[in-house]
Amino acid sequence: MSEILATYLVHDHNGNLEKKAEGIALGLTIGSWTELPQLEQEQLRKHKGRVVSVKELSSNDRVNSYLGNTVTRGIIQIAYPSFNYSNDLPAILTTVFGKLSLDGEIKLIDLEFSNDLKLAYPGPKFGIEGLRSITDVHHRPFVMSIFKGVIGRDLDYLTDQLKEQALGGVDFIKDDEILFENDLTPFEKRITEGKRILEEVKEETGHRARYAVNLTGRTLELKDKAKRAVELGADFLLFNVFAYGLDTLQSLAEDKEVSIPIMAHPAVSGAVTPSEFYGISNELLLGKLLRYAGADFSLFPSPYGSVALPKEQALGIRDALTVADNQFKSTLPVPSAGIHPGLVPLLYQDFGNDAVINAGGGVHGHKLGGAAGAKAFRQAVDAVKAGESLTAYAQKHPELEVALKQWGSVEVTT
Ligand SMILES: CSCCC(=O)C(=O)COP(=O)(O)O
Ligand SMILES: [Mg+2]
Repeated sequence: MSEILATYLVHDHNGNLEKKAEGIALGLTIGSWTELPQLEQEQLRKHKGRVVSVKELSSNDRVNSYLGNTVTRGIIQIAYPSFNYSNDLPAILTTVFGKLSLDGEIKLIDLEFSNDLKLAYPGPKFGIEGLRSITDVHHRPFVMSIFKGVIGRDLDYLTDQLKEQALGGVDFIKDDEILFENDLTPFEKRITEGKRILEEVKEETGHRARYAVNLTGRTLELKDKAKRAVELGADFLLFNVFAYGLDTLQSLAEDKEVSIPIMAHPAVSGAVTPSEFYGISNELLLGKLLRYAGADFSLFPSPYGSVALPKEQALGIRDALTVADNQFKSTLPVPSAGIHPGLVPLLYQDFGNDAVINAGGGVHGHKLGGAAGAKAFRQAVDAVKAGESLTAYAQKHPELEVALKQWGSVEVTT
């Protein structure tokens, strides 16, 4: 049967998880089913949510909620038949966690789609393999840098910064998510001038970095703007998906004319994910659902930098983006925020080759400038790939040496 299986973490104040689960299964589907006459009950039966499992977490897991009361903690799984909703993320999220998200201490942990339902979702157009073939970068993690301090600056400033980053050898350069349409660095000019600079750097060095331009503006204008970006030769799009909604990403990803990779930024997702008691898990939102909706890249806080996620959540996002799937390509994990070259061995240990080492301040804050900052990252990646310690490698690589002096490095323990 076509259905979505929803998994919830519940903190229940009445101590009866079975009753709670039945209440949800009924309340989110046919509502007052038990009160209806027999005939209607039969007709509605196929629409009713099905309690699949209820597991009380052990007594050691009995915790105090933020309200200070003792609660019963448990995992509840409910299957929702596809008769009840159209097969799109707005309908599914509203079914499984619409009103429920407002109703007590309950967190949506996971959604499992039956195979026929998955077919409606595009997944990444390019995925990790596609990005490797675009870039011809194969047996190492990618390196990305982020424009910084460009708000209030003109196009010359932006293109100078772009050039520095590309000269340093990063694979990707992305707009900061807070750069919107503006007179000094308009979207279309960023694309055309950016392309010109990156081609110049390619002439000079042989290396062609790819630039992700921030696709912003009103929702109904996004598709035309994305298509215009493609016409102008944009490499990739950056998209603040959670300011718009997953379905907006999906409609961009499934449009054949939006024929370039899409990088999903996690801005605003922190309003939904961090609580133990409420919201949606990071693994589901920044992992599985971004992948289904068609993100080629997913940015999320790494376990180590300035805005950090608990390690098991960051690794859970990685797994959701990359686990083998018979329908979807893999989305490239981009653990980010506060990253400097000294963290590369840790990131490599956790994320391996199929990830992006991504930094803004860690590139532009380098004492010798942005190009040196970018080089230091590439050197740190080369060091881990060669199995050398950063300190040893830095003796022959001055940019890395300066970066390690500036920000330090973290020992990897196995
Ligand atoms: C929270 S993941 C997004 C990372 C990001 O957009 C960013 O600007 C990080 O910049 P940083 O200077 O911390 O590398
Ligand atoms: Mg940013």
